[in-house]
Amino acid sequence: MAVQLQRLSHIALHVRDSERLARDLLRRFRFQLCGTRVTERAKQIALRRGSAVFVVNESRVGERSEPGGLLYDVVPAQAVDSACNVSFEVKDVERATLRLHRLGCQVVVPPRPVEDELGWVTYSVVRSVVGNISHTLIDRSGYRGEFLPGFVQPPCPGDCAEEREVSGGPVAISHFDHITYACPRRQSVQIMDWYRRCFGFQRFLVNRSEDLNHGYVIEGNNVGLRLTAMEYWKCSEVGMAMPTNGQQKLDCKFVIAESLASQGKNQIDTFLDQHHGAGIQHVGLYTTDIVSTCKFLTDAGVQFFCPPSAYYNETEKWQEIMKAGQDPELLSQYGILLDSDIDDEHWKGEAKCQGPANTRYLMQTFTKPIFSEETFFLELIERKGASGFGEGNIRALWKSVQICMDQQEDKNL
Ligand SMILES: O=C(O)C(=O)Cc1ccc(O)cc1
Repeated sequence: MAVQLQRLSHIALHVRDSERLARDLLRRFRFQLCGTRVTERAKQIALRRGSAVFVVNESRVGERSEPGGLLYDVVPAQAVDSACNVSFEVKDVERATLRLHRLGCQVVVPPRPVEDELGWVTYSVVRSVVGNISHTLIDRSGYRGEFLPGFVQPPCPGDCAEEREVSGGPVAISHFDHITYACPRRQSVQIMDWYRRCFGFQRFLVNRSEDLNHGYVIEGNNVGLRLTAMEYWKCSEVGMAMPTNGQQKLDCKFVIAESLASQGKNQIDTFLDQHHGAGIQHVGLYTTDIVSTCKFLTDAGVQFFCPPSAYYNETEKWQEIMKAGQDPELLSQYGILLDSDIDDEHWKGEAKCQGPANTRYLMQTFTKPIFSEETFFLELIERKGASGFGEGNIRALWKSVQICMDQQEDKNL
């Protein structure tokens, strides 16, 4: 039987310069410091926005997880900066780890306790089948502190002068919406199967036109992408308020992206090349107000991909944005993409189409890679009833990346 997860705890990023990245997340992305841990051999900085927590890890390559080394994580083999750990809270770490071991998972850190004056936790680390990704399992039911034992809380969390300055403003990021893996061709099925067996993840259809056997395939005009998505349903527990079917969804979805052989240079293959293998390509941060969040982050120096101007100039797209009740000028100012999820009948303007109230759509914008390689980036996403991903937005993103790569190549000539 698969392991039961309680919730997503955090995503760990392993980098060569933790202070620079933590500064970016604080000052540019408006995250708040929630704890730091510094030893002779490791630096760890935890940052939070809503329930989205990043832990920025720095340690000497090759150091294992042992006294003075990293806590709650292992050091990836490659020296390249990477988002490579997704941590889950579970109820019973020993049982969960044993179960995963029996299912054939590699356990890299067996269950171990950590405590400080605010309580205790138990954690273990297992390897995923995807590239350098590992999963930490944590039971923090015995801990009262802001983050995890070993991390020193800032003197006045969320209330220091600098903290107030950097965390204020309308940056309405509430949680991780999704985590997207980039993987080599023809591996999606095997990855999906591993997450189903180990964690009970279930297939989630990205788009109404998706084929159950082949995933959501977007092909043509320089795009060749296969997406397969999965989500986790947590079984109900006695005494917990749950929907009547007794299951509750983990907020975060997992998306597996692979490129198709027929297409040329692209975002996935560039990632695999520069990251030296499969891994987390991007994380979607959910916002309840993408325009103001994007404005704030842009003013703070975050660089976003700009869709080609033709995107907003197309009459159909313009009308689609207007029908959703959004302002095309404003969206184009910030490079925000919009995709509606409505059936054709509806879209043809038949009687059923009543404007914004009937339109399910989502808006997205993508940052440029936040490491020095063309690898990991962040996304802002605001959903208005649409739960999947839109083809139009993905095509526009790929085109923007392509334009950027071409400009870079021209500069290098
Ligand atoms: O749209 C999203 O956020 C996705 O996660 C889909 C996706 C996957 C891979 C890409 O290179 C671009 C888009």
